[in-house]
Amino acid sequence: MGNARKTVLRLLTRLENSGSYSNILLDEGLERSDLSPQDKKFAAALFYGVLERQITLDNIIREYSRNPKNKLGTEVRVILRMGLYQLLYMDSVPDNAAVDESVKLAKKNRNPAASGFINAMLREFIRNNKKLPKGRNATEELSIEYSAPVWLTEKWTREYGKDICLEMLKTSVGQAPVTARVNTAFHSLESTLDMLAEEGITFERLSVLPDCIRICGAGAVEHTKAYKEGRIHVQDLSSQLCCAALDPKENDTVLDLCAAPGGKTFTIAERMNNKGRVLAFDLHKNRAGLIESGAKRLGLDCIRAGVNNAKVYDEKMPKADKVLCDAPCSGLGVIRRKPEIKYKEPSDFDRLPEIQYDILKTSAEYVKVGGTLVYSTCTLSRAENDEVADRFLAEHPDFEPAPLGEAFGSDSGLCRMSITPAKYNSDGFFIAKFIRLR
Ligand SMILES: C[S@@+](CC[C@H](N)C(=O)[O-])C[C@H]1O[C@@H](n2cnc3c(N)ncnc32)[C@H](O)[C@@H]1O
Repeated sequence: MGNARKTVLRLLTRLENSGSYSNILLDEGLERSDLSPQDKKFAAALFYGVLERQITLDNIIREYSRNPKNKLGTEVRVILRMGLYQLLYMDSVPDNAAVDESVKLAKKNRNPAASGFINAMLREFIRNNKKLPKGRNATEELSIEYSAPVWLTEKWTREYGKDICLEMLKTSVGQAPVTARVNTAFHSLESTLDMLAEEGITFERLSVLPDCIRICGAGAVEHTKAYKEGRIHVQDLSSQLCCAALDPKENDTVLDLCAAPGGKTFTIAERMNNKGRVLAFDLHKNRAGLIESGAKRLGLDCIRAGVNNAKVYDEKMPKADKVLCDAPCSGLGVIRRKPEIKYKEPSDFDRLPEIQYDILKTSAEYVKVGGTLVYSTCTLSRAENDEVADRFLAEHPDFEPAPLGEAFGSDSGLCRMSITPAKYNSDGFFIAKFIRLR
């Protein structure tokens, strides 16, 4: 695994210095490497693990190095993070191997002075029974334990209360499930499930939604015949629930105004049995192209994809029975899939509620009388969710809240919902449903 660690060190150092997207960097890095499949798996686990646990790991480094963070060079800091991650979270790596391999990495990178320092720190951490540093208060303790920034821990405690915040922090780390929707527009659910089973894919059916399956183990569904034949697309349960709330029917006209890469567009069209029209737009041309290619693979020709700025009303757009406004957001509901979101500054999100409100306000103009409008985000933030929905209702007396519907079970009567990852082991999400009265 020595070369796998070397690759991870190179990629994490590059990520630290460049701020590129972690998934793109890792995919490209692994593709170019000559690592074995097993080494690639190890490298991916270490890469994402270090990224996810960076706050915890940096707190340990700060405590043990007695050295302000910025005095350590990037490479030494990354080697320490990798060593500590293996010691704390990788049961398959013996402690001695974690230390020795970290020391070797420093030596290989012509940093012999640092190798002694790394060896001493990691061994001291082991001698202290790998105890995490104590925070100065309850918020810091949570921040260190769950590798969440202090601002996020404070925000979630303030906005959702202590217990739900704890639950959200616990589910903000660890592996996110792979969930898919079966395309029932052309084939029966059973025939696709049989096809997947024959190809050795193990999955679990979810009782919440009949066409939703959770893929077990590490099987890549993208390589299956069922996928290539357009019988499934990968989509988290929360997004599927969002489409269930919109409840599109055959022959509806549906507008999906922030639609790329198109996951919800596809589910909407499938729920309509590919009958009617789904007009799906995104601000960016290349992203609108993703909707087009996905619709083609799935055989959904009731979808028309294009470029449009959802903030600006377009009088040429038809009025619709159902309008989905799946707005751009801070993504705090999906940090277990995209840990780099945690390392942004909270001020990076300040402008979002205004943008979201503008898009929602314009989306509302396309809704027919009696039609449905759904506002959704994949974040857990009152300012981007409830406050946008509240402001919309206050300024739009022609709309009223509408129940989310039967897919939500005992919550079916609610008109909005913050889905925390613990509820269904799905992404954190917000859905609010409105109906146009006049
Ligand atoms: C949350 S993502 C949408 C995910 C998508 N609905 C799906 O299920 O695959 C938000 C999208 O909004 C797009 N976007 C941002 N600002 C926009 C605007 N002013 N008009 C239209 N699309 C916009 C982004 O490019 C991004 O693709």
